[in-house]
Amino acid sequence: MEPENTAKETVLITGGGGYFGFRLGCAMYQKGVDVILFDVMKPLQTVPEGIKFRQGDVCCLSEVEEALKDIICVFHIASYGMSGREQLNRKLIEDVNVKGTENVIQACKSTGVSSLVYTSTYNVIFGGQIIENGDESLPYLPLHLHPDHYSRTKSLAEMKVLEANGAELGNGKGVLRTCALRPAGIYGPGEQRHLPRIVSYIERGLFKFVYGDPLSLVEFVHVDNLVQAHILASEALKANNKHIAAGQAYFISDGRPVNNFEFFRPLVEGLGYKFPTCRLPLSLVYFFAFLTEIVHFVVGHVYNFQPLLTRTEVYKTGVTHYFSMEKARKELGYEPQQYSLNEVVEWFKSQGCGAKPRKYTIMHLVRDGALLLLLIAVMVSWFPSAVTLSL
Ligand SMILES: NC(=O)c1ccc[n+]([C@@H]2O[C@H](COP(=O)([O-])OP(=O)(O)OC[C@H]3O[C@@H](n4cnc5c(N)ncnc54)[C@H](O)[C@@H]3O)[C@@H](O)[C@H]2O)c1
Repeated sequence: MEPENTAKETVLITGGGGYFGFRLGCAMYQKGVDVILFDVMKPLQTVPEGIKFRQGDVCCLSEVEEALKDIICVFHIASYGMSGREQLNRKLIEDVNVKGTENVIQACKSTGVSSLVYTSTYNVIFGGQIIENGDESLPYLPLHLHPDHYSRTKSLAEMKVLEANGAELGNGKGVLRTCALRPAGIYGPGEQRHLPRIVSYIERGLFKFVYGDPLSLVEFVHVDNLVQAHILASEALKANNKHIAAGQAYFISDGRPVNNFEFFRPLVEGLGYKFPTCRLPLSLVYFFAFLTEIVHFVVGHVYNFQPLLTRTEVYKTGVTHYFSMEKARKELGYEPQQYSLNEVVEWFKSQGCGAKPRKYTIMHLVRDGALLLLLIAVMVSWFPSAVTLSL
């Protein structure tokens, strides 16, 4: 039997400057745990007194090893390339997500950290196929089928983390216990990845259509439900919980499948905008995203613009995929709380967002005309292939 550590615990959170990592750090600190946030970037918010911030890069093994001294548990959350133009920076995505994870595992072993909780993603399983109430017995999506580097590298990283479970610790302190949590899309007040982009599209008048089957279902997870799941997972790696989570992966969501666009309706309407009534076929929007990626590939090094949508974003939002929370409930004791988008709406309002009375100017006419022309051009190129495929 391994001895239980009775000293005050210190945990380290890679990516602790990011939205979720910071929130987790604050919650752990409230529970009386010493917390170190490890990140290349300083958090946007002020770091509360008592929590330490350590600037560092997971791509640099010596920096990770130095930071992990006297740590009991690592939450490895740092990642790169999840959304927007970042998705197209292949080299950095590989470096941070794969090399960075290898470094964290290596550093856990060499410094004697006994618990590692990895924040993975639904994408390790999902690649655009319909999944209804899937569970953890589903196989990984074959790596070559991932259309984006982020999902493929998160998958590789998760495999490496789970393979490392049971590895001997260098200093004879026992073995490393690891697990992976696979969250759905994260939301909550102050979220910086998806919501500001969505709100900027709404405010710039670009949210003119929805797409896909109105009955398609996806999932989201409130940041505080995800915090709860991570804390439970770290507990479930301990000896007093028979290391039940060791070597395991868990899907984590609010447990409420919902149509992607309907989920955002309270945000659109809460900010005083009209919800679009035009619905486009999924394959048309996918084709548009494909064209956008090609244009970005060609001109991206000269003009690194933010693509309106990428292919991954199209199927993540438009194709049904939701998972059972049963394993997380049973083994971790995870019970998602119910949240609404009201606090998100209030957060955006506090940032000055929301519909303001505006005149329809010549600039709006030019923009809407350009959007219409673009849509017609995409439809003209998409239509022959759509007809051929349906024959
Ligand atoms: N946001 C979502 O919807 C979502 C969904 C599923 C999974 N996830 C996963 O959840 C985790 C947290 O997501 P988030 O939305 O808080 O992202 P985030 O971008 O806010 O946080 C990631 C943090 O990692 C840091 N980072 C990047 N490269 C680093 C490096 N080389 N060394 C150290 N730190 C580095 C960034 O500076 C950032 O602060 C990520 O692992 C992500 O893959 C997110």
